[in-house]
Amino acid sequence: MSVTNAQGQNRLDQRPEWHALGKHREETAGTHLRELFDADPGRADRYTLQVGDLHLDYSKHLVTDETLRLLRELAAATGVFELRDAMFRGERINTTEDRAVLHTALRAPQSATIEVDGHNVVPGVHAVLTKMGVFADRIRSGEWTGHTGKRIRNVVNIGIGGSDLGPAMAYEVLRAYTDRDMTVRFVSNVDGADLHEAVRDLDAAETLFIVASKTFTTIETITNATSARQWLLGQLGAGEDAVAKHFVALSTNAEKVTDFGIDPTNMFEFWDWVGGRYSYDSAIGLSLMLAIGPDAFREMLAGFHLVDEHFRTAPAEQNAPLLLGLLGVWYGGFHDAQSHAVLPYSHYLSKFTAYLQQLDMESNGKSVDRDGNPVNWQTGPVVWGTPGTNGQHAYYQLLHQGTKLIPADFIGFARPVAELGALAGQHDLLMANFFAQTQALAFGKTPDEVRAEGVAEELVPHKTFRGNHPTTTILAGELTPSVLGQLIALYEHKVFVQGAIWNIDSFDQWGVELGKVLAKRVEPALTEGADVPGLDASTTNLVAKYRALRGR
Ligand SMILES: O=P(O)(O)OC[C@H]1O[C@H](O)[C@H](O)[C@@H](O)[C@@H]1O
Repeated sequence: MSVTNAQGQNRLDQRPEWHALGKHREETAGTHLRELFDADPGRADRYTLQVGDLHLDYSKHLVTDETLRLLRELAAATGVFELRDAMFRGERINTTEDRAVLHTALRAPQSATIEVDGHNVVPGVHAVLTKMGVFADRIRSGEWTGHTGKRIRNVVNIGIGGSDLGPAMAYEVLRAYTDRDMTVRFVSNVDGADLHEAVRDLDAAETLFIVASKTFTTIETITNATSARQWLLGQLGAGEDAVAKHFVALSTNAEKVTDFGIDPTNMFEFWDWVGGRYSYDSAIGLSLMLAIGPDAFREMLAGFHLVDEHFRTAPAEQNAPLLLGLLGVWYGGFHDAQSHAVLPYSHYLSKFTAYLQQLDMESNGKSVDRDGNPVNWQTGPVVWGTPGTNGQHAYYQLLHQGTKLIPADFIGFARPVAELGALAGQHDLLMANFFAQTQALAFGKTPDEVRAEGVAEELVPHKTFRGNHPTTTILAGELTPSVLGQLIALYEHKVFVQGAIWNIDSFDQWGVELGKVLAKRVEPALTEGADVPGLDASTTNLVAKYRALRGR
């Protein structure tokens, strides 16, 4: 059922389901989690979900059964399930770019049939996976050697955005699954310092560069790749023929790869129905496969697929991505929450939230709906966070006693990775903080409880914790390749759910184009002092200041 306005446009805020949630919000305003838990002893048991290895406890959210029912009704009314099924079928749901959205095909079993324009894409996916595996085995065994005959010991991935954040994150997450005899680094920033620090201590003869770029036109990546090629040839004192043994490409654009000077046989392809921020389980993950090996990479893909199938088939009441998506809609739409924190209690997940920033904010940082009309409801939140316990010593003060409502996901693991040996003994202390923080955020400490501690009356307000801060706890047995895949798919589909409800295209990213165009325009003013028409007065002044400081 599509609710449309006088102009025949699908307006979320005109839906009866939206209004019902607004009314429910008014009726339940001020309810405290303390009351909800006191009134419902079974709450902590009921408000849990198990998806693969992921145990979700969502009891510490500002919801009741009625809230969840109304949210599920909104999902059904806004066509979330129909759009989900269309995505899995390969329909072109990325409407502004007229593309399918099929990152789920990257981890589909070989037996699956998923068609784009009548063509089953699954064989191609597995052909690339096989090619990646053969290459990875050749590099890891030493069979593939560089121009001087030395084996490859260093891998440098050159990419940015979705061609960097995913592999860089996953490499950190799975360090314990890597062969520790290979150095893997990631270069993304066009600031020369990034490439400089990545290669300054490397032997070029033992170094492989992976140029990762879906379009193979991204200026930062092409600039860095060109500089890396110059560095390599300079270090080796070799000609262009040395490139072939030290450069491979990950892209959808064979023509541009060839133009750059990389042999297309050294290109690992992917397709336009894979969004950049949804691509690290495609060829873009080659650096990760070189580090952890093809088998572990496939275990990770299986973890993705497990959650794909869960999202595709689980009923609404047990559907974890749907639940997480709906909770975000509830807080953004009816609690004026502006951000969402993801706080992993795992050092290995140090880059996890940075990855989620692109996944979520580039997908749902939109203000125009699918009909091309400005929205007047909140869409994507600011996503932020860093591993615990470090965040506790940085910004948890604001979480506990600030003025903002910031829903948070806490992610933790029962078992530390085996490699830690004696250091595994610290794990219980880490997890004690993990559990304590969501408890403190939910239930706080009342003024009377503070007084009972003998606190001077004038300090009682300062030492009171109002609580009622909502959190999801995600607990898994251990951080394995499969569990990483499960976590990523969970968040991918959460983002999907929210975009579907907000009626926005989560899979384009027109908002990144203007800055690129303006940078290209202003650059001549920096380098040659060219008079760039149309520069605003502030930029004109700043450019002049820059040139003066550079002594130009
Ligand atoms: O992989 P590439 O084509 O080089 O694109 C790299 C990144 O840049 C673009 O500007 C988009 O914002 C990202 O979605 C993309 O991941």
